[in-house]
Amino acid sequence: MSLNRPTIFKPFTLALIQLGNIGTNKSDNLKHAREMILKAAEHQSHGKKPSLIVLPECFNSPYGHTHFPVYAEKIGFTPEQPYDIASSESESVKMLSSAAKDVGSWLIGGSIPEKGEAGGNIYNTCTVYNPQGDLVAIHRKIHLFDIDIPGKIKFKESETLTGGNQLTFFDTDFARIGLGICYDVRFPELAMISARQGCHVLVYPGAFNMTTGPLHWELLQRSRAVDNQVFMSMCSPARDLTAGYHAWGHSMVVDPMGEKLAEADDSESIIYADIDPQVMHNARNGIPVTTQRRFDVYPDVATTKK
Ligand SMILES: O=C(O)CCC(=O)C(=O)O
Repeated sequence: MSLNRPTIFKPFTLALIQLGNIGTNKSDNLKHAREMILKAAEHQSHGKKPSLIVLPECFNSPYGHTHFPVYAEKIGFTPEQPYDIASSESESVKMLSSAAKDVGSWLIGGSIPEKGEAGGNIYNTCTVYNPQGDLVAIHRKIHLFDIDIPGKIKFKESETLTGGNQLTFFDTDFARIGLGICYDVRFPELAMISARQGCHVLVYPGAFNMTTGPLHWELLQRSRAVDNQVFMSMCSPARDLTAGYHAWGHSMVVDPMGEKLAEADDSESIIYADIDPQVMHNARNGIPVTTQRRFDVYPDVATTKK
């Protein structure tokens, strides 16, 4: 893999929507998500609205492997070809596209269960829209959330989902943004390769739980940020104790020094962070790990060597 470093990194405002009221009625979920996108875009920082708005993992359906097949939609995106929204079979894609266009901001549409092209595969998929409402990228969750902590939590996404097999980033007119979904954050390789591909900001829609959330949610984000000297953020649904899955919440944005710029509590809210490229430059100049790596000592991770 060759390094493909972008030059554009400008200050911008990032908005994370910690969406609540995600129930069993998909139309209601979509309607509410749209209202919250419009609300997020009303915020002004330095006289400007947020350039990038983010929704959480699984925002259009309850979270759980039995729900994925029921709510899955066909998207049919291929990076090589322009995507025709008008003929999309996905009502979620249509809503997200029109919301991005209406607010005129970039939009990371959390994730939705996606019906694959063939073989009945279902993916946990994040879609990305530019301010014109074009669908420009998708990320299929690579690492499936299969865990079993006896007496605490057992979850097996692989019972109904298939893992994606591609790293995804996209370029805007203000930064290069790398994507992951939730459990992907536990795999430092993914964030490291995204950073070495020139991503300035990593955005992972996620939905940690009441066992691993308090222990690892913040730790993992601050670790990925400091490891790679990038901005790192994860956007969760709000906690709903009447739902089958209790999300930890605490959507968060962390800077390249590991400082928290913004954090939600567990209720529905929108948080904002001003992303200042100078913080990344200062971190990299002051602690120059990006130029001090010893790939001669660990050549097995050197395929994207600087
Ligand atoms: O890694 C964890 O502890 C939680 C992951 C998760 O909830 C997910 O991948 O959806």
